[in-house]
Amino acid sequence: MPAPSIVWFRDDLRLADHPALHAALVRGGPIVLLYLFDEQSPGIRPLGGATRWWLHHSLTAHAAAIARLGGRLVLRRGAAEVEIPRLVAETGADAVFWNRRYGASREVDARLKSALRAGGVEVASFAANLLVEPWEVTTEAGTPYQVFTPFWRAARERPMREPRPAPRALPAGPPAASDDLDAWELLPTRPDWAAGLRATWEPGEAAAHRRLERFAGNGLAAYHRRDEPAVGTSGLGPHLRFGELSPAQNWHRMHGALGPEARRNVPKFLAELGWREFNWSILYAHPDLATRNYRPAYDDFPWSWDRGPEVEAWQQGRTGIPLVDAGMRELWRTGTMHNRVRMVVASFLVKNLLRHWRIGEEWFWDTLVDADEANNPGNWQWVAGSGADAAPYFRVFNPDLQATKFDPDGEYVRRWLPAGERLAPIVDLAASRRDALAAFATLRR
Ligand SMILES: Cc1cc2nc3c(=O)[nH]c(=O)nc-3n(C[C@H](O)[C@H](O)[C@H](O)COP(=O)(O)OP(=O)(O)OC[C@H]3O[C@@H](n4cnc5c(N)ncnc54)[C@H](O)[C@@H]3O)c2cc1C
Repeated sequence: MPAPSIVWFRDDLRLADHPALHAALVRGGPIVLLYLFDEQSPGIRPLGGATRWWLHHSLTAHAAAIARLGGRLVLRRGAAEVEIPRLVAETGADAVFWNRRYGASREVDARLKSALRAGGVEVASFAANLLVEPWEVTTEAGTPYQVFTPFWRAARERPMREPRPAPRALPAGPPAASDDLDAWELLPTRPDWAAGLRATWEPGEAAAHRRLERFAGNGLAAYHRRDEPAVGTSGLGPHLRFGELSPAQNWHRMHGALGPEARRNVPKFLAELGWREFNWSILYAHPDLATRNYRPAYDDFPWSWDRGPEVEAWQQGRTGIPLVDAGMRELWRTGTMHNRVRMVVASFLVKNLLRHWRIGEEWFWDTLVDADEANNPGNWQWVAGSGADAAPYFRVFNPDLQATKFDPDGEYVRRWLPAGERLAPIVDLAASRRDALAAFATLRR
């Protein structure tokens, strides 16, 4: 009987299409299934409130799914470079498998891999959480793409991994102490602000698949109206964020059985997955994307860092601009916001209020259930003009015109703002637009 192996789950809380788990099963022998709550390692950005809530429920679902197959999820807390070698020693494991990550924490993985191998432990890491590895799609000069369209054209032509089904059984691992999930205090208690999240979401792999099926059978047919916030999108964001569903599974589902209306919208949906890929490839090349302008010319932009009453009004959805307020209240209640409205509220903050994009990025990081280290800063920088293939800064969204165009019957705004609520706008849209353009004119070209 081989010595135990360890499968280290990170943002891949699923059993199907999990190459690291598959490798351990092929190897045979006992398997320690580990989730490590690591807020200490360098390069780790501690989760915000909404993602902590999601993680708690996703781990609960994952542990239950594992138990149904005869295994056990071991929960540990601490820095990976300390805790993984400790678990190896405790259990006598001689192999560790994981799926790759692509942000700054990949340095932790690289050091850990060398240290374990130096100690005679087999280590293997796998492609699992993106459609293409960032280093596989480069320009002819071998550099990362800076523009989405050629990136996606090259990426989507590559052969896509065939997703594997979930195992039918899991071997029991050797005895290993496990933390009590409640002791990690991921859920809000004082106050419990998560009622809207509970009403909106069901975290976990099984629920992710149900949502994908619902979308493929129903929502996808209307996806050409993606920009209308009242119509709705797939809602797969947080499931992808936590890896309850892999992009490869999405890709293959989109090439499976679909109605004719739905099929027409597949390229549009896949292109959105393409933006996810693009942002991760940008993060891979720029691990400091959340704290530094991708375009250094923007370092001189006169953004304000004042987090005073105007920013508070923005956070609370009390700016007096209906579409902005509806979006910010949707976010606070449900942990998500429609993509079009995300662009509008972000533009309002960085252009009409002239605040640094990092103020907004940090608020989204804390409040979005799908907040992740590539797509959140990548999209904020896209709106701010400082990002890769970004919207030009001088294109200032007018939230009222955006509402007329994308929410013509006011359905979305009515859903989130109490009828009859009238707040005075905190800023004049036309004058603040002029100020934004004047600020832009000060940038060196
Ligand atoms: C300021 C701002 C911040 C954002 N922060 C995040 C974030 O932290 N995490 C995140 O996943 N997305 C983020 N987005 C992108 C997008 O708004 C969400 O992915 C989308 O709204 C999630 O809803 P959905 O799953 O129903 O989307 P769908 O339209 O159904 O799209 C399917 C999937 O494609 C991907 N996707 C769609 N649009 C984008 C995009 N613009 N960039 C990257 N991936 C995309 C997501 O994985 C999404 O789940 C942000 C957008 C803006 C403008």
